[in-house]
Amino acid sequence: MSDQIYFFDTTLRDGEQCPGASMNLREKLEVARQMERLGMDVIEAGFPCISDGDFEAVHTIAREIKKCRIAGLARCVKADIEAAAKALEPAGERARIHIFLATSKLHMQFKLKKAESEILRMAAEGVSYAKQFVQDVEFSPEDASRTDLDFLTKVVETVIDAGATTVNIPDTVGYTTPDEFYRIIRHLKENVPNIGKAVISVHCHNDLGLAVANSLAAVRAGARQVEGTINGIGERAGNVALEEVIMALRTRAGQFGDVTDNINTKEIVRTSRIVARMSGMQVQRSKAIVGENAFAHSSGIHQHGILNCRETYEVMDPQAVGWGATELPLTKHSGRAAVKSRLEQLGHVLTEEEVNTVFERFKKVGDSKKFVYDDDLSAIVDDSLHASTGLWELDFLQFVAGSHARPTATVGLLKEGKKFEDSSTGNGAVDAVIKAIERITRRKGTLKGYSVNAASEGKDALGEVTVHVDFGQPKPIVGKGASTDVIEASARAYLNAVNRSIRMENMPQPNNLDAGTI
Ligand SMILES: CC(=O)SCCNC(=O)CCNC(=O)[C@H](O)C(C)(C)COP(=O)(O)OP(=O)(O)OC[C@H]1O[C@@H](n2cnc3c(N)ncnc32)[C@H](O)[C@@H]1OP(=O)(O)O
Ligand SMILES: CC(C)C(=O)C(=O)O
Ligand SMILES: [Mg+2]
Repeated sequence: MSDQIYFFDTTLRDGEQCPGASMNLREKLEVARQMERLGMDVIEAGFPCISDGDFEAVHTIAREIKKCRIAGLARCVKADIEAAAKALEPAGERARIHIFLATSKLHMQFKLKKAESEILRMAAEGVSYAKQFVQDVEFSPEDASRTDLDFLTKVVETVIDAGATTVNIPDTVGYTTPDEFYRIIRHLKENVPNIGKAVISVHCHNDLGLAVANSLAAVRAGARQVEGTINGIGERAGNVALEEVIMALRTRAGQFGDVTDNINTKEIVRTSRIVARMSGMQVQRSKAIVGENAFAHSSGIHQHGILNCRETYEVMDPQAVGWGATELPLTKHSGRAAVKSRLEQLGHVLTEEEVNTVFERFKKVGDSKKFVYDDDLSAIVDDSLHASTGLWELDFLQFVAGSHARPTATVGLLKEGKKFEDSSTGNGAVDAVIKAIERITRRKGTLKGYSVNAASEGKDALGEVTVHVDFGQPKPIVGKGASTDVIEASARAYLNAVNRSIRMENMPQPNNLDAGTI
């Protein structure tokens, strides 16, 4: 028989304790609605005694959310428990009061200033009092992982006797390690006589980056509820990121016995986005499962592997957690396989030789910017293939321009393996470049139109220049050129027009020896 793992989301309580993450009623309700769609078992909606706003949020969520249990936090203080009970009233049978009391020596001595006997009494009284309002009571011995194990064992037995139906073992300051936490949970399972009457839960913080590993170790040891937040937001370094625990249990099921859960994993990414938007806590790109790069591969060797078989570099299907298809962003690290595949997707049917030509330009563009977008690639195809079938190719370009300098350009062109070079001044840098090209190619045209567009996004975007040039043919010739530098894009566009004009007229090619053959 399979064992059910319950997920308890505390994004709206512990998550909200993250500095700057406070949410208003509308924001909390939107998160709660999404948690319901995600299939969360328990939503801790807040700590009702702390403010009118939190009371109202718990009360509203208890009324509006129908499929999840709704929890409210309370200290071992009558007023806290009464506030939680009142706020949770609309949830009826689905209401859970979550009581906590610190049990480590450090907390008992310096924070609560209470002896062990008083702590045992307060814990038992708190749980019994909560039981007068609801059946479902969870108890957390705060700082459990730093609590003397014999005392922790006694506390757990006491609160279960008092009626706690879930006993949550928090690693409040993210101090424990997987082996140690496994031993703590096993110890409780084996040494608390009435442990069978309660679900063991764990609540791990991430101060040492071990929250997921510790939660998984606890599941292996027999914990059946995992508490955490979406995106891992929470006090200090945050709570365990539930999406990571959920997907680890699903992906490595064999490691954890026959466990099941109620989560609709396809809602994970949407939930992450909503939590990020509502809390204002952005998700880092490389974060597991929900980061923008979690299923993106940019290096050629990985892209080649993925194109042959996705599993070569992915342990999960991105669609299983709500992303679209795997992404293969093109960067300078990409190889031919990925570039060729993207060219085909974009509808460019090219020969191997043409792909090689495009690939060479692609690498150059990749060196000058972070991403080579689809538009960049199409612009490269237009530009480099026209160049490869035309007569003239741009070799180099230098120009001087400025408010006190006469715009001057020196252009180097290639034709059939020979190098040509000439210079010109002009009304502006583009004009000087065009004039230098005309001097080399001996083709004079009249510029009828000139436009420049950002062919891709970002400040390192490829500029695409389009020119309309009248060479005295029946209609003006259109030329296009792309580069991260607009003057270079202009030179490429003008040359593209020159080559088209030459092809169109089928003119004899100019023998341009006095234009500066090198
Ligand atoms: C590990 C966790 O995440 S615990 C939850 C943390 N969350 C919060 O603190 C929520 C926001 N908190 C608040 O708004 C306030 O701290 C309140 C309303 C809870 C309490 O405010 P105040 O009464 O002004 O107390 P203050 O915050 O200064 O100190 C906490 C008091 O609670 C006591 N206390 C702490 N935990 C418990 C507990 N589990 N049971 C009983 N008393 C407790 C402390 O000993 C201290 O008591 P004292 O005032 O008699 O010294
Ligand atoms: C209230 C408890 C469960 C808590 O958040 C913690 O100990 O980290
Ligand atoms: Mg916590």
